[in-house]
Amino acid sequence: MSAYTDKVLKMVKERNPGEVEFHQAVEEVLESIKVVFDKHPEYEEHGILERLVEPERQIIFRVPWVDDNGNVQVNRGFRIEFNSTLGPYKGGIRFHPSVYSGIIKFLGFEQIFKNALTGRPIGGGKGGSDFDPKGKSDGEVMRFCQSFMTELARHIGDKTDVPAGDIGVGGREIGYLFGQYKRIKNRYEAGVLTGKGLSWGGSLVRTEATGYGLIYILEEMLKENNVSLIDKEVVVSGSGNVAIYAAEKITQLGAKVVAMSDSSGHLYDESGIDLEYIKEIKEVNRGRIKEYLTKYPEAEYCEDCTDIWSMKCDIALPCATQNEMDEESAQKLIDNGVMAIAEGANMPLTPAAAKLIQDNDVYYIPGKAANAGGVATSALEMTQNAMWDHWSFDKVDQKLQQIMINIYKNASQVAKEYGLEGDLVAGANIASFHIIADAMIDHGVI
Ligand SMILES: NC(=O)C1=CN([C@@H]2O[C@H](COP(=O)(O)OP(=O)(O)OC[C@H]3O[C@@H](n4cnc5c(N)ncnc54)[C@H](OP(=O)(O)O)[C@@H]3O)[C@@H](O)[C@H]2O)C=CC1
Ligand SMILES: O=C(O)CCC(=O)C(=O)O
Repeated sequence: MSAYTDKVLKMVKERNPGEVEFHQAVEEVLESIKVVFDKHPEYEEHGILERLVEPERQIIFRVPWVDDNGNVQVNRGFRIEFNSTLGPYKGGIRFHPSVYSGIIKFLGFEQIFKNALTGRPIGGGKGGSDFDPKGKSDGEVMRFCQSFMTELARHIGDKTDVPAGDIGVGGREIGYLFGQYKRIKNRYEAGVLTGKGLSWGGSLVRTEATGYGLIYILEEMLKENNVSLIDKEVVVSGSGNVAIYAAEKITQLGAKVVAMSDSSGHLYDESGIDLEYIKEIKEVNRGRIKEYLTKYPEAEYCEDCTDIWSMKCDIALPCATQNEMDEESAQKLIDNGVMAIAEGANMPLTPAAAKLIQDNDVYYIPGKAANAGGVATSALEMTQNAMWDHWSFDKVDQKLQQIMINIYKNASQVAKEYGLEGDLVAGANIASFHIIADAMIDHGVI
C-alpha cells in the first residue's frame, strides 16, 4: 500500500465498522492501484479515493409483507447508489438472508469498476434484502416484491438508477418488481429495470449473458496463450443463472463440465453433467441439485458444497457467491493441476486464495472483468429500450463477445503498461480506475 491508499483504507474501516466484505473489496482494489499515484499525483489532489469509497447515497428501508398464513413479516431493503460519474447507477438486487449493508456496499463498490470496463455509460449501484425467496410461494414472493418496490420506486428511474437481478432475483422477481413500478408511476418506463421478459422490453441474451460472457473472455485469454478449450474438464460452482449459462457455453465450445453445486452440496458426473436436466431441476422446478441422482444414480453427490474444489479439473469457474473458495480449496485445485480460474461470481476467492492462485501461475480472470457480460448486456437492453427496438439474438451476442474481448485486451494492455504483464487483477482495476477518476476530475468536487 502507498501512504495515500493506507490512509483511505484506514478511513474505510473506521467509517464502516464490521462491514468486512466491503473492507475486503476496497483493500483488493487499493492494493492493486497503489502504483498509479506516483505517476498521477492529481488523483490525490482531487481527493478521488476519499470520494470513490463513500457511496453517493445509501437507502435502507422497511419491507413489510403478509405471508400465506396471514402473518406480517418484516425484512430490510437496501439500495446503495455508489457512483454516478459514468451514467445512471446500475447494478443488481440480491435477495438472500445474508444480505446486510457490508454485502451491498462491497457489491456496489465492485460494480463501479466493472461497469467502467464495459465501455457503456453506466455508474455503479447495488441493492437487496435479507428476504429469503427459498421455500416461499409465488404469492409470497410477489407480495414481498411489491412492497420492496413501493419504497424503491421513488429512488429509481431509467436515467437515475436501473436495478437488475442477482442472487435470488431472476425473471420472476423482475416481473413482479416491474409490474409494481409501472402501477405506481402510471408510466411504461421500460428502461427502469433490466432482465425483463422478452415480450415486455427484455433483451435476448440477457439471461445467458453473464455465463456466456465469462466463457468468451476465458476463451480469449486462453487463445492468446495458445490453449484450446476442447476436452478440458471443468468444475462450475453454483447452479443458478451464471453457473448454468457458463456451463452451457463452455460445453458448446468443446469442454466437459464434470461438477456443479448448490448451497446444499455438489455433484460429480465424470461422463459430463446433463445440463438440460439441471435446468429442469433448477429453473423449472426450483429444486435441489441432489435430485440429479434420480435420473443419474451413478453420479456422485457430496453434502459439503465447498468440497467441489477437491474435484480434479483443468478449469474452475466459481459462479456461486463471495469467498466461496478459500486458500485450502485453492491449494487442492493447484495440487490437482488446475490451469485456469475465471470468476463468474463477485469476489468468490478469499484474498489468500487469490494470492496463491496468482503465485502459482494459474491463468486468473477476476470477476470485475470476467462477469461483466451481464451488466454489459443490461446496458444493451437499456439501449434497445431507449430506441424502442428489439435486436436479434445474434446481434446482441456478437456485441457481448466484442465487449468481453475488449475488456480482456484493455486489462491486459494496461497491466503491461504498468510493468505487470499477465496480472489481470491489476490490469482491470487500474484500467477502470483511470476512466472513473478522470471523469470525476472533469465533474469537479461533487
Ligand atoms: N446474475 C447476473 O447477471 C450476475 C451475477 N453475478 C454474480 O454471480 C453469482 C451468482 O449469481 P446468480 O447466478 O445470478 O444467482 P442465482 O441465485 O441464480 O444462483 C446462485 C447459485 O449459487 C448457489 N450458492 C449460493 N451460495 C452457495 C454456496 N455457499 N456454495 C455453493 N453454492 C451456493 C445457489 O444455490 P441454492 O440454489 O442452494 O441457493 C445457486 O445455485 C453471485 O456472486 C452474483 O453476484 C455477477 C454478475 C452478473
Ligand atoms: O445487469 C445488471 O445491471 C447487474 C448485474 C450485476 O448485478 C452484477 O454485475 O453483479
